[in-house]
Amino acid sequence: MSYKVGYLGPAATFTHLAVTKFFEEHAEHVPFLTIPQCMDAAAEGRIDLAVVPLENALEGSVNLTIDYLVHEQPLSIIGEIVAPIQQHLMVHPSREDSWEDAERVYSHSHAIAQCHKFLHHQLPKAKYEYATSTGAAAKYIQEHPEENIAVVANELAAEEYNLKIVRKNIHDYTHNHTRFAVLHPNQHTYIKTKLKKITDRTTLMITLPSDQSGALHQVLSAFSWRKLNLSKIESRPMKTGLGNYFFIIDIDMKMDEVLIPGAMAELEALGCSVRTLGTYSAYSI
Ligand SMILES: O=C(O)C(=O)Cc1ccccc1
Repeated sequence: MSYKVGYLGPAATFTHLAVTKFFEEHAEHVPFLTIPQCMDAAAEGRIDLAVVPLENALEGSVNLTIDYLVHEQPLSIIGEIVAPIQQHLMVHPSREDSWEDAERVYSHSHAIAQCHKFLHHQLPKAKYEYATSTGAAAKYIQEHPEENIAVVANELAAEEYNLKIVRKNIHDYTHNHTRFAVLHPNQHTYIKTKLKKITDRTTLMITLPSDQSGALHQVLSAFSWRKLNLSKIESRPMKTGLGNYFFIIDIDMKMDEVLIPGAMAELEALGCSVRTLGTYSAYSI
């Protein structure tokens, strides 16, 4: 079967690269300009699956993805793709010899954040401007050669949009990986790939009862005494007022019939609300 897979586009974003490697020829690729547009299309059945960035090793969560999943479009995470990220600095070919005079650096906020040290030292006067994706930034300078802009993006974007790479591997730290989420309206959806599986995961959203001392400690102990290994815990604002947060927790195993449901029941008995955002396998490129 061939899936219709939506992704954060346009062509040659890191998300597009992840989709190409994960699905090979078994998918029709459909680019979307923004993460919410891509997720809406999956929720409305216009595409079969949505692939969007979830978390970067250097910059942390892609808040737009987590917040849209939690507050707007309750899709399930049914798979994860982990990809190494290499950032390059590129310009329109007409500016190859004068790239150090660039007035602006244009890219996805995470891409700029991953290259802060480089940009601070090599382009100290340039202003940062944020695009919806690295690919969108690359496409923009192809279409606007008159603007004195440098872009941070990947090798494929330089090829796709005919740009000149002037500095390679400008990310500040070498272990630069990104997790991409494969999303579908229904949790029980099977996807196939030839990529290597690295782990299983279950992602939960937990809201603590307000003003209860020691609540987070009790939540963590529900996982700890069951020996459920957590690989991530992060708080995000509830958007209901200052000081109201929920937690995103990743457990290093798939939903079972005993341990995770037992932990969830214990949390609910403590007054927490618990939602499963997904139970899935993670694959590496
Ligand atoms: O903008 C892109 O190309 C994306 O796919 C999002 C992203 C941005 C920076 C690092 C990894 C993924």
